[in-house]
Amino acid sequence: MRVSIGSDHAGFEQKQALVDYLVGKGYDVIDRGPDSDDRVDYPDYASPVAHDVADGTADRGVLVCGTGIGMAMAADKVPGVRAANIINPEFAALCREHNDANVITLSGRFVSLAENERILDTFFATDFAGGRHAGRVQKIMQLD
Ligand SMILES: O=C(CO)[C@H](O)[C@H](O)[C@H](O)COP(=O)(O)O
Repeated sequence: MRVSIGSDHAGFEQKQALVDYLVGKGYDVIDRGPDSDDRVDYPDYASPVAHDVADGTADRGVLVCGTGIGMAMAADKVPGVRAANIINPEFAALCREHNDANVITLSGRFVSLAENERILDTFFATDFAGGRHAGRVQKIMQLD
């Protein structure tokens, strides 16, 4: 699976660690930056990751900022993206099963690296359940 990942300054440290974590697990990782923890604006990094997912360059996107909230708001503006801001593994499973989320946004300031690793493990291991959820996701996409 090919994963596009990015952050802002608040998520930089965890983003670096998560790149290593994902590469170690065998994922093909595209790191869209930043390359340092200098202060930046999260939409500038949400955009390339969201477009990677929307145009098929990547299968999934991972974005890390202070809370994950701003990244989710920015990524969801890109047609084709279903971004979810996730703070525990249970929600990671549900955003895949019910919402077919293709981008996950994480908190680098309020969630530990170990928990974010568990969240990503669940996010990548969980399939969309389809069924009653399929039409609902289709209605989300019609809002694009
Ligand atoms: O977008 C956010 C909040 O919804 C992110 O958490 C940002 O990382 C945060 O706003 C950055 O804040 P800072 O005070 O500029 O470090």
